[in-house]
Amino acid sequence: MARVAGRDGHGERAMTAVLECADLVHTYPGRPRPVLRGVGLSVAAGERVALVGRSGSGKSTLVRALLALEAVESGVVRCAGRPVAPGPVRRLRWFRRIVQYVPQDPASTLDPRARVRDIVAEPARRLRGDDGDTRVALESVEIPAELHGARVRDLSGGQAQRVAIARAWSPGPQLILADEPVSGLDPPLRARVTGALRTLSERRGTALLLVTHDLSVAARLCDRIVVMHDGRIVEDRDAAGLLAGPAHPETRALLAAVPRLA
Ligand SMILES: Nc1ncnc2c1ncn2[C@@H]1O[C@H](COP(=O)(O)OP(=O)(O)OP(=O)(O)O)[C@@H](O)[C@H]1O
Repeated sequence: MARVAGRDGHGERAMTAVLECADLVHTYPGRPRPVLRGVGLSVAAGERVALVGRSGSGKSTLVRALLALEAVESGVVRCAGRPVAPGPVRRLRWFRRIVQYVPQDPASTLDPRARVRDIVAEPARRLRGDDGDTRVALESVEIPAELHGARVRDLSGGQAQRVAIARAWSPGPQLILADEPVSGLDPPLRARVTGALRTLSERRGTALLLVTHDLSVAARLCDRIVVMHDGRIVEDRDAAGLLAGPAHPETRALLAAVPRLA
């Protein structure tokens, strides 16, 4: 059980975090300074949380630690109360059932020859031995039925991005962690991909942890915003409160870079 801020922003209440970390510290070999300097973060069931920060603030390193892809110097990551650390695939299967990942630029990480419906079904086949909610997932992200049998190489960038989101949702995870899911897309596609994430999250109450350097995406999609700066979390509040009255200079600087929200 972890104490995490209530979704409604009214103080703290006890609930089990789907994914949390405490006191994470990490220094890359040969680098003089740690990139994570005592990071603690918690995402409760059904919450949509944005992790924002400028380039180099440590977001991707934190994500890799949260996904048990990077062994950190010290600190702990827990999923549903159970410690998680990098290890053999079979030992992490329980964790991958709960937490799924949408990588940055999925179009380049999906096998271009694979068919859309197989790509989406693959995690569920591996983790559960069935096809998961492949059809519902593809419908929810607005991939038309005639494309379900198409090959990944025939998709546009925005379609591939939505397929990657459907793939993460299909096996029924409790949390989807998406790393810059709309970077590199033009504004109409950004809105579409953001909408797809929202639809899927609402459909099953799937929690989201969304990494972005764009506060406007965070504002549209998330109930809570966590600001990372220089390896630390400097602000962690309900989105509306943070946007209306940013407390930390780094949050103010990020807000100032988004004219429409400032
Ligand atoms: N494998 C690595 N080896 C050495 N240094 C690294 C490695 N990966 C990241 N870094 C450095 O750690 C710091 C934090 O990088 P990280 O990618 O975690 O930040 P970020 O906030 O995700 O940035 P971006 O938004 O550009 O992806 C940067 O200074 C980066 O150069």
